[in-house]
Amino acid sequence: MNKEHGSLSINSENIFPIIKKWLYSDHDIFFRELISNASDAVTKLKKLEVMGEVSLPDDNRFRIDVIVSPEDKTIKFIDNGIGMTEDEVKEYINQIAFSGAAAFLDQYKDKTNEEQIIGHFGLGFYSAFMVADKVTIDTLSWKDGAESVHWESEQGTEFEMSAGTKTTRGTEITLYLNEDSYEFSNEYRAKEVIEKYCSFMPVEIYFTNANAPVEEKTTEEATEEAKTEDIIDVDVDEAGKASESEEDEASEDGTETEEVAEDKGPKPINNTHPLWAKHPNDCTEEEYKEFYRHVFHDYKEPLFWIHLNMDYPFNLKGILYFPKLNTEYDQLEGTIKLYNNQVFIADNIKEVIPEFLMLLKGVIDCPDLPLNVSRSALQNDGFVKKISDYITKKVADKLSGMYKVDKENYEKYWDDISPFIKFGCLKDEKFREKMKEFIIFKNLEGKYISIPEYKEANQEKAKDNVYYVTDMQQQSQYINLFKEEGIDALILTHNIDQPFITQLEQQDEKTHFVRIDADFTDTFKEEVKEGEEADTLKTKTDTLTELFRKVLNKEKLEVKVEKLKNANVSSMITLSEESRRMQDMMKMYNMYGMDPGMFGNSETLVLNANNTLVNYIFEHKDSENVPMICEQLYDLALLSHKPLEAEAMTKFISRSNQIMSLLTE
Ligand SMILES: Nc1ncnc2c1ncn2[C@@H]1O[C@H](COP(=O)(O)OP(=O)(O)OP(=O)(O)O)[C@@H](O)[C@H]1O
Repeated sequence: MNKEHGSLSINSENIFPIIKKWLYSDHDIFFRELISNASDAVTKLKKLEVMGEVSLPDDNRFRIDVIVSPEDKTIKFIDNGIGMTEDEVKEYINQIAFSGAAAFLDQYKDKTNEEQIIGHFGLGFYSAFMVADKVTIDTLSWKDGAESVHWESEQGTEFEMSAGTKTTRGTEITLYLNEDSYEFSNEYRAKEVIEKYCSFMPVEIYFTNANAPVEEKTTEEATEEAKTEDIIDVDVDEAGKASESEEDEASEDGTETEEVAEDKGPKPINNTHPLWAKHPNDCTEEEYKEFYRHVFHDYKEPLFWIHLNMDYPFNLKGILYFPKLNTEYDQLEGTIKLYNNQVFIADNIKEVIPEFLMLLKGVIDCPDLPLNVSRSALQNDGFVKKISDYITKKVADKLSGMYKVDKENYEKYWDDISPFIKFGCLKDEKFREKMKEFIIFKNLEGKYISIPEYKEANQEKAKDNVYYVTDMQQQSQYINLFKEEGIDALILTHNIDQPFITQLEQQDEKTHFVRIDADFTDTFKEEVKEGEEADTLKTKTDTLTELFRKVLNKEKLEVKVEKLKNANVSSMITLSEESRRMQDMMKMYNMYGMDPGMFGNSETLVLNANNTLVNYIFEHKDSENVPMICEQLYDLALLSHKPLEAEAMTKFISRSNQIMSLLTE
């Protein structure tokens, strides 16, 4: 061919700043783009073979080689796929790749960050110029009689084409890295990026560092190699390093191929058959666990998993794992990795994956996903919505199925999976509808029950109230009282529980969640007869209210005197459910500057008229020690409900010592 020189309709002054802006954070994606192109070139040839268009030699074995040279600062991408003829280079590279990149950049140059397309798909071959000053292509088409072509371009604006020297079918792309991008020719950096994007690509990828010192072989290794020589075809590439390709392409699914590679010669750095692509019936428990460890580097075993496998009406495969929670930090943080035909796109794409599912760990491969559209377009895409609904449905089906047929495990996992389920109910109405009958709660005996079950068992004493505990230790006094009275309570210790119960109340107005320390219902009290008894109680209340307010120097303290059945209880604090929830909300939203009192006086000091100490105070209100007893009673009541603040604690301890000294007198 004649040497050809041309100019690409791209103005470097415009395009580079745009590319830089676009790819600034992850310009490593050129690895993915060039390896994807290589993989596509192989897939195309495989298709031609299946169609009978091309007959490949028996020893043909598809592969992609990535060769870095830290000394030359180059990276080569070599495939033995379809290759390109001169005309094809003109069409696909000079026109399509370049105009494609220009159109793409033009479309997105004014967009804000939110408008980014997922994983910057669409730049393709052109992304090489992000990191390289000069790019060359050497290619030989599969077609009979094709001649090899050499193409090169500096800066991506002008190109030169001439006859090439490549003698084997396929394409070799060489990047001469620019000064800012030398890091990518470093073996570890390059491998890291390839592993990130290409771990599961469908064609074997072999990685070589052209400058790695040649290891001295032991006699044993040399003998072993000699034995296998008859099946290894040695192909010397231009970097001067021998790369080996095993002869026998064992089977289309590559199972045997991988075994061959494992036993002899270098191994591919990717797994061409990710577990999600297999049929669930063919996967073992150990394989699921191993895949989880490998992909998420989490050495805690997952609780269980869901294998998504759908061909119609869209193609979607994936595995979602329910991780064991790290209760120590109480953090819910998952990762859903999105793939497109085994090529990694990005983590946690919220436009495709329902937000609550991001608490899980998993992989989803959806080849039909439109990727070269903006994120907001994706969000409004009906097809994407269907995908997201499908995933939600599958998760809900798995969980409800487990409840129905394997309740024992469902209960065993409940503490770990319930924050996820509750979050899902809060975020997704459809999920809530599907899950609402399968929400359970741990009760005071440590059994798991549903709200209807709780209500049925406690109807008589609790009425419409559902009592709950948020802190078993702090609320133990109240728990004891409830147990004595035979009233059950549910244990709700997670942050998600407050918004969750609020939602349940909104769904059913006959259910009121009341924390165990909110109030004493009539069940705990003796009946007070109208007349003399009621009058005495009123007098006691007035006297004691005045006394406690004065002693404690709390003008607005609410005091109630009740005839509690348990005479041992002297004083307790109750905390109105409503104002406590408001206060909790303020804390949650960091509204510290606001006055908690604005939601009403939430704390009430309850004194037990049946308790001897309380009666002693009433009868000896002017006695010398009474103020001290009042203070102590108040602190004890507080203590059984929340930790004392520093100053109060100091006073409490010194007063306790004083009281004990009095006992010795
Ligand atoms: N290694 C290769 N072997 C054969 N053809 C190639 C190779 N790399 C690129 N091409 C050709 O160049 C074209 C343009 O590549 P480019 O990566 O810019 O876009 P694309 O792959 O079509 O789309 P995108 O990368 O945006 O998904 C490809 O469609 C393909 O025909």
